[in-house]
Amino acid sequence: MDKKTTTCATEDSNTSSSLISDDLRSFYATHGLDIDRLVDHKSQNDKARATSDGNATFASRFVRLNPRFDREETLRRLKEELASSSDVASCDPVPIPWLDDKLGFYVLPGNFRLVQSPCYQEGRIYGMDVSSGAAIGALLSDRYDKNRTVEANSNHMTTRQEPFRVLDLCCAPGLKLCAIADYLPQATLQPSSTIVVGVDVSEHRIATCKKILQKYHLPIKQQPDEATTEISTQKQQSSHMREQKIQMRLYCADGTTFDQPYNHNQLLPKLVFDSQSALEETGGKRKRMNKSARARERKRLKSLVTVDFDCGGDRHQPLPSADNNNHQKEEDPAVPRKEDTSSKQQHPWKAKLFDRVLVDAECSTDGSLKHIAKQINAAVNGGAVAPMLTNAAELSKLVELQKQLAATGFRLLKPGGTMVYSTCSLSKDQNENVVAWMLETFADKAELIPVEFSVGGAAEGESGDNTLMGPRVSTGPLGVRFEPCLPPPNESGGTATITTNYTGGGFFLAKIRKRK
Ligand SMILES: C[S@@+](CC[C@H](N)C(=O)[O-])C[C@H]1O[C@@H](n2cnc3c(N)ncnc32)[C@H](O)[C@@H]1O
Repeated sequence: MDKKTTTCATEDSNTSSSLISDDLRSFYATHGLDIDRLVDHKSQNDKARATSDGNATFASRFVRLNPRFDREETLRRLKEELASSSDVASCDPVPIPWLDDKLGFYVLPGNFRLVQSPCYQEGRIYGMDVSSGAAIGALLSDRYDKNRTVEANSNHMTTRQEPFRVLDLCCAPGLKLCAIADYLPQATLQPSSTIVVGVDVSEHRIATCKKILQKYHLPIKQQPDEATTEISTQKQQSSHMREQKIQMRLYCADGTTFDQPYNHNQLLPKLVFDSQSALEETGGKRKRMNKSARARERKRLKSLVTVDFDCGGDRHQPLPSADNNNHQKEEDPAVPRKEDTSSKQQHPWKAKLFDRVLVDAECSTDGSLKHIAKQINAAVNGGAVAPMLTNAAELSKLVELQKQLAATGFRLLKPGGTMVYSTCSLSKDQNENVVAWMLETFADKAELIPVEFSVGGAAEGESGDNTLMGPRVSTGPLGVRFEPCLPPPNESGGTATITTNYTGGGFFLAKIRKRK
């Protein structure tokens, strides 16, 4: 690939724009994103933020409401925050019309300062791109299925005895995991009890994930000052909705091997959080644990691993590596494996299967405006912009990881279950090609479920149907693309307002079902 770079003439963005190679520039151009404008946009906004200049345009700021707080109250407080800000115009948060209202997504002016917002600090709102909401909608509801013929199988769900199991295989820092837990009680599925399992290979990211669950009071823990939450109101209104219990567990583990059978030589994945255990330990209150409480928690977690792994019904099988199951140890390759002829090897521990699996895979993040901006910042300090995209060896390693994650996710699905594969990359290699590989590799079992998102049910391709408060969506034969989009140049004057066009990052998602 030609690594020639050209220099952009814009004074503010000169340094950063000149770091962008031509191949990267044309990559973005094919997705309708003018990378030089993005660089401009970013430097303009950095300047505007620093000087509180209201003349900048900003990509939309999407937020998702925490359903454990009263929705009206959160909206009222948000409106107050907008009214008292000097940077943004006084306005109402606007709901996203093409996404299930129960997902709780709203758009705010792009320069709304999220981290400084009291609503955000209190855990009333999450900062989350609307395309991520689409991934959760596709995962847990059939309302976006293009060929949907029947209502969700809620009857079946409400009568089934076993819990509904959802896996998020690359879960950290946990925004989609929280959205899964928040949406499930309100989604069309309505199972009576639910287990949500999050897995991530990164120890520090899974630690962040645990903190995020705590910040947002998950799982379902009503705030003492909120007598009526959205969920409880809905429960009262809808008599057929049964009490929902959600258990959440987090594992620090490699998602590419999470499905493998574990015998006594291997260690089961490390369970780092169990909601039930956390509630018992803290009595439902958020509090810092002392050393002995942490030791008790570790012990409890160790015994709990069996809830997600079983040994073919043989409850007496010892856990793999009985001495210390909670520490991942590398096997020393120099030490020969002991031959095991005992029953342990005949009944290895296996991960239980799931009804829904989300594989929000590690990717080159080239579709995320925030990540591009971060990269440009890093590039100014001597880094490289999108090295994963422009380095063939790194890209193919990454694609291999994505395939392994997608394949593991698929193997962990129950027959009849569905998975969503998603990335925030625009590259075909990491999206459509991975999906095509999945369909080929699991040809006898995998089928693609076409999904679509549109406003007011307008047909795909009709002008206006997919631009109003909606992303530029393109539904291809192998998935849905949310193309990145910036606000029109020099649109605003004075304080920033909500732009009626979606402005945000790129995203890809595909829904795959495992045939029965
Ligand atoms: C795109 S991020 C996930 C974002 C997350 N779903 C959310 O909404 O907050 C990808 C994640 O994959 C994790 N990851 C990378 N390789 C992995 C592997 N082999 N197994 C499990 N997780 C992995 C990374 O640590 C990273 O947290």
